[in-house]
Amino acid sequence: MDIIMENTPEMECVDQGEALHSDSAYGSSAVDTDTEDCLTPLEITFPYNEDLMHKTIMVGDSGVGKTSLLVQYDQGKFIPGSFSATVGIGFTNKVVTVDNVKVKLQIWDTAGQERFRSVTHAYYRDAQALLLLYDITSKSSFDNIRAWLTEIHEYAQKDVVIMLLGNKTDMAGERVIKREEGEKLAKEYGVPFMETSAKTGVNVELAFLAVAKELKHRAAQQPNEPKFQIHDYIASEKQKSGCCGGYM
Ligand SMILES: Nc1nc2c(ncn2[C@@H]2O[C@H](COP(=O)(O)OP(=O)(O)OP(=O)(O)O)[C@@H](O)[C@H]2O)c(=O)[nH]1
Repeated sequence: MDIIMENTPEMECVDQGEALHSDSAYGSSAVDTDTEDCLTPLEITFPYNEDLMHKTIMVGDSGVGKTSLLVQYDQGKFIPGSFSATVGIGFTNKVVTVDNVKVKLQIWDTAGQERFRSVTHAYYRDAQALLLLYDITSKSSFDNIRAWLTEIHEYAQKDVVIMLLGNKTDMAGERVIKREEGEKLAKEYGVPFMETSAKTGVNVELAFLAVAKELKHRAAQQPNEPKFQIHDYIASEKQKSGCCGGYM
């Protein structure tokens, strides 16, 4: 396994035991030593595994535009016409390039109607990202965002990536939720926010790109590989550099 180790000037030559323990990504694999030593490379990131598939779910009230947003993102088109509510659940695979790395998203479109809610909950559990939508022309869809977030916190993983989207910005004349209200709510819950239009495509790619970036970033901090490999790598690097005799 390749590990990219970068020096940061302010972190040079600090006590290794302390430094490793201070990084929560290492947990119990942190190295203990009483030897004063000088392991310089302390900021460790992991190569992103392009085989990872990130389950991403679209949620929000019925009619906010989940299906339309996904169709716009996947096919670059908007199908106007009478609204037919999603009744099942289906997914679309997309590959997003982030800093020359391919991030795979498996995007699930869920039914917003209350009667399908228990089915949707089952999908939260292994989701890594959730796009939570409201419609800027519908006050009730905005008011329900708190209830959606409560459900998400109840059923989804703690570290799930959440993005709040206010959709249908092309319907400016019918807007009832100001952008600032969306921003304020997102800030309150500590989630990123964007306004989109599934009709014109405004910010649609950008929303998925932001999610992919965050997923890649998190994967680099929390590798799936067994931690002993990191431990062994650090030990071998220290031995090679002749640093820190007596270690291990
Ligand atoms: N003008 C405009 N209409 C939109 C936009 N997004 C969706 N719509 C329309 O809103 C209606 C509902 O859109 P859907 O994409 O089916 O909504 P949904 O959230 O998937 O609804 P459920 O499947 O019931 O959960 C449809 O008539 C869409 O054409 C948008 O950005 N602008």
